[in-house]
Amino acid sequence: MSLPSSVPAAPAAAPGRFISFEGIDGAGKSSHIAAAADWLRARGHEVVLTREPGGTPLAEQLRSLVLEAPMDPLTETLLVFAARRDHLQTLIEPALARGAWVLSDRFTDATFAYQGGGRGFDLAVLAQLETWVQHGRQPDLTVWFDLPPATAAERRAAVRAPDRFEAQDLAFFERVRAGYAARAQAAPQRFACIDSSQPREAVWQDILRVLEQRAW
Ligand SMILES: Nc1ncnc2c1ncn2[C@@H]1O[C@H](COP(=O)(O)OP(=O)(O)O)[C@@H](O)[C@H]1O
Ligand SMILES: Cc1cn([C@H]2C[C@H](O)[C@@H](COP(=O)(O)OP(=O)(O)O)O2)c(=O)[nH]c1=O
Repeated sequence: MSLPSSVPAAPAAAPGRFISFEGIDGAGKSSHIAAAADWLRARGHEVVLTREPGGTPLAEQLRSLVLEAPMDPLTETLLVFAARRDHLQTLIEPALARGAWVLSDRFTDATFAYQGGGRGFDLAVLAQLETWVQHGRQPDLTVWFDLPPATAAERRAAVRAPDRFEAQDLAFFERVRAGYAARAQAAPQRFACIDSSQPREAVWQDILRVLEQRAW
């Protein structure tokens, strides 16, 4: 049955946007992501703030295992992708479909950086899992907080006890940082690199500039 011509068609939902926040542990993501969410909400967007591994009840259980239980790199990789699959299906894709903006504290670049760079896991296998799990879904924008691992380690040591990743040495985090750099080089339009060694306020101003310039 067609609608009477006097009934206007419902406006198409504005497209949702997907922004990921990346960087080595202690880079400053958590210090800024909630403020970025508030800034976008003040502009009228529905914002879903989430994280990886995690973001759904099942993925949060997998997160606890990944962060605390000893395991080999393949098991670790499969668990982060299993968590990601549930996260995408039950939270990210439905939110984007209704026009929400999804801000995720980490996404697949972290797998390439930590499991690929840090652990030395086969990048071709990671790329295959990425295709299977994501069906082409990538963040529209990735804000990469970059800083020297020694600075990040000092910041972390001042505030928290290390988990299984944070207990790694500086060489591990150098490889993770190089992993992020390789991903940024492969997708320069998606990545915005923030110099996270600056004072907090300067970092925030850089984030605002990126959001204003690139957040549509
Ligand atoms: N620009 C900055 N300068 C100095 N310290 C910072 C800066 N940004 C964050 N910190 C501090 O560094 C620590 C780690 O920051 P956090 O946001 O938890 O990092 P991440 O979420 O990336 O692991 C926190 O104690 C935080 O207060
Ligand atoms: C998403 C993801 C995270 N990780 C690691 C990186 C981090 O050390 C850890 C959790 O990230 P994060 O939430 O940044 O830790 P914290 O709450 O301590 O700030 O998981 C991977 O190794 N692979 C992945 O794919």
